[in-house]
Amino acid sequence: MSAILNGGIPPGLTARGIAKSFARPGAKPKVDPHKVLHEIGIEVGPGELVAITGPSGAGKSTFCRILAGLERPDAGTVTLAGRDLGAVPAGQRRVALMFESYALYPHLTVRGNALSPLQAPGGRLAPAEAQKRVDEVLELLEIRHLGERLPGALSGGQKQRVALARTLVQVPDLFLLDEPISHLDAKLRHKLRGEIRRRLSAQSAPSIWATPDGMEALSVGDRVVVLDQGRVEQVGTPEEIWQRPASARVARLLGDPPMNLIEGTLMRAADTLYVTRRDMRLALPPALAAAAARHGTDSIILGVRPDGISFAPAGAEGAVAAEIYSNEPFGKHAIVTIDLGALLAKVKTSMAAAAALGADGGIGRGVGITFPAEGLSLFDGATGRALAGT
Ligand SMILES: Nc1ncnc2c1ncn2[C@@H]1O[C@H](COP(=O)(O)OP(=O)(O)OP(=O)(O)O)[C@@H](O)[C@H]1O
Repeated sequence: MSAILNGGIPPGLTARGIAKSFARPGAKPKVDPHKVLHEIGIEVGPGELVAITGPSGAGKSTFCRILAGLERPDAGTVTLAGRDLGAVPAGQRRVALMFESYALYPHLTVRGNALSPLQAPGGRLAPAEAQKRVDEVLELLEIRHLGERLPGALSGGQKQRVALARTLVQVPDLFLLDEPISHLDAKLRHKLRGEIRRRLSAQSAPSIWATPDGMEALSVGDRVVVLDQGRVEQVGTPEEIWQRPASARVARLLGDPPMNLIEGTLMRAADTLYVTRRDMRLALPPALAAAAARHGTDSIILGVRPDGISFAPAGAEGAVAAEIYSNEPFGKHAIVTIDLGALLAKVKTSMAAAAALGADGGIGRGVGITFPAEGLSLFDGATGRALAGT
């Protein structure tokens, strides 16, 4: 049976060509407006969780507000569960939106806030069923013991969990979570990422989770949309985005620490293609060399993940010379920052390897580094786009 319902409108969420500009401060509304969304399109299937990530100001919240009906797009269409939402006001969209600002009712207790959407017109449930659902969600978010408190007597992280509870109790056509766990401590964030994901995935509504934290997006999303400066940079599964970032911008957002991006020039000597930068000369593995040769540009950005770089003795054959800039132990691994000559790069290594760099972390000492034969990325130096075939 076709999944298309209602005269061609697909189930789930479909947004097409969403554009939005804002007037610049102090300027007349129609004079050189600031375009914050450039014809964005996404599809989220029933029961699918799509994470939207991008740096601050990328347009994530504006996009969420448009989907929720709180902001009007300049262009584009949104359809949800077989309905065109163009003329549907926010209150009738059946969207469970978790505001970044929480927007709690100050005169209602934690329990009252969590219950409120179930008591609103259209959200009614039998009182016992509503209470049961609220209890379950308050328990999940570890705030059941705060049920009788007013929002004014809560910490920022507790308020965020109340806002989350108010969203998760609903049975909407779309869940929209804008930075839902950003103000929680690391342990709770870790626990709730999995728990909320489980809960959302068990429902038939599509879900969107917006976060500036690229790793959070990879861990919660069935698919991930990377937004930058109001444009979709990449859409893919977490694995695709991690393994083949479409651009240096995407690579910069992912990883802890993110991929090192080393600007260099391609140079051919005999049968080997090298990436060169100052004194650095790195022979490219054959598959990358072939892709780089096909691309036909000399200006290149070499991407290497921090855990792909290894240390070698200074001056060792084939090693690139670097100087140790800092050495931070984190208990189970260490992050060593190296100076490649007006460029700092991060190396994620074992505590033992970091300790072997010398007393005081070896800071200021010259070392050699080697790059992995696999797992390197190449981006065009001018556009930042990944080279085809890399
Ligand atoms: N009402 C508004 N008037 C003018 N400019 C706005 C308005 N709302 C958002 N902007 C601008 O639009 C751009 C995108 O903002 P938005 O809040 O959507 O980004 P974001 O990706 O959600 O960022 P963050 O992760 O910091 O929340 C920013 O440059 C912001 O200053």
